[in-house]
Amino acid sequence: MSTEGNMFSIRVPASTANLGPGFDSVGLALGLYLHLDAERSQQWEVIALTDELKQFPSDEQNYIVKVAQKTAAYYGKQLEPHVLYVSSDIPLARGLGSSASAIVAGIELADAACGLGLTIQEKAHHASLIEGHPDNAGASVLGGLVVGKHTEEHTDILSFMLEEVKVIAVIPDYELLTEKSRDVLPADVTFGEAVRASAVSNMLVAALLSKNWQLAGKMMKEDRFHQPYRTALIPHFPEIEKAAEQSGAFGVAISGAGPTVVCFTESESAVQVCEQLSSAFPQFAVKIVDIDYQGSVVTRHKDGHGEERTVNARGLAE
Ligand SMILES: Nc1ncnc2c1ncn2[C@@H]1O[C@H](COP(=O)(O)OP(=O)(O)O)[C@@H](O)[C@H]1O
Ligand SMILES: N[C@@H](CCOP(=O)(O)O)C(=O)O
Repeated sequence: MSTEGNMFSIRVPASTANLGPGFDSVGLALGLYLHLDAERSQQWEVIALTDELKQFPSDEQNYIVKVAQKTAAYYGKQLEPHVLYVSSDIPLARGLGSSASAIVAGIELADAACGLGLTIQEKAHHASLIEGHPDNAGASVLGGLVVGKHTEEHTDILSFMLEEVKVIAVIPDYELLTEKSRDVLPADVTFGEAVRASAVSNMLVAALLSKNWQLAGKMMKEDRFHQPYRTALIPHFPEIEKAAEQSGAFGVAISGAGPTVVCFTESESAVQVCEQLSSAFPQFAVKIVDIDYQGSVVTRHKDGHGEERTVNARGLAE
């Protein structure tokens, strides 16, 4: 692609949501990325550079374009047509936040092309409104370990470093749509159950922020919000959980709505846990995935003469 004209590039990280009990609130940005290059044009065209993305519309019906147009319209702006070159190494519908990455890419596109000047909180709010919850959306915007609370009116979100920890993703080769995986959850829980479940979630966050890894792993296991219900759809979860714990992982959780399972280790045991899981589960892709601390990154190419880079990262020092 040429570097002439008013062009920009957008990079958005994947994410793993919930980390066990942090349902619809806790997320972690991961070093797998959706990349988008945009260039002004006479009409909309979306060129998928990754095979998995070729199934999506190549015109204005593309989800990224629709999100971008909706965001621009919210601010009373008209988004001019662009050619978008899109690639991604985030597998679709595996619980690694591909939909949130597409949403955040659309919001960044509107922001950059229309000069909206959105704040990080505004981006996180719009993304959470469209995704319905702030865990993946917040992680894709801010990077790092995010803790969020979202309503139609407002999104509160904070991002933290999660140092000394490695993430191993065990990724099945089949899709599980988030919508389907949310259908198995109860519509209501009792007051007592809500109190117990949120205490587990609170302890997870406290344990992660105080680097008490064993306690964090214990809380992942004690989730009462979603994993007990979703195990029916993700039957490999208990087996992977057991094998990962035996190999030295301190915590194991269903990634987002599944079917990926994420295992958390201290840095020095990551390779060993990854190798043992790879040989125990050859039917899955098993890999160590970095934690992303930059969030979405926009690089504006000024007529081929230099670049201006905007990084959203708001990692708070521990
Ligand atoms: N780059 C993309 N372009 C268009 N639509 C996308 C893109 N990435 C994801 N989606 C949409 O999001 C769906 C997957 O979202 P979801 O079920 O929430 O799973 P996850 O977000 O965990 O990957 C895809 O089936 C597709 O409809
Ligand atoms: N909190 C949501 C997270 C969904 O994440 P995804 O990566 O599967 O889209 C849920 O658990 O439903």
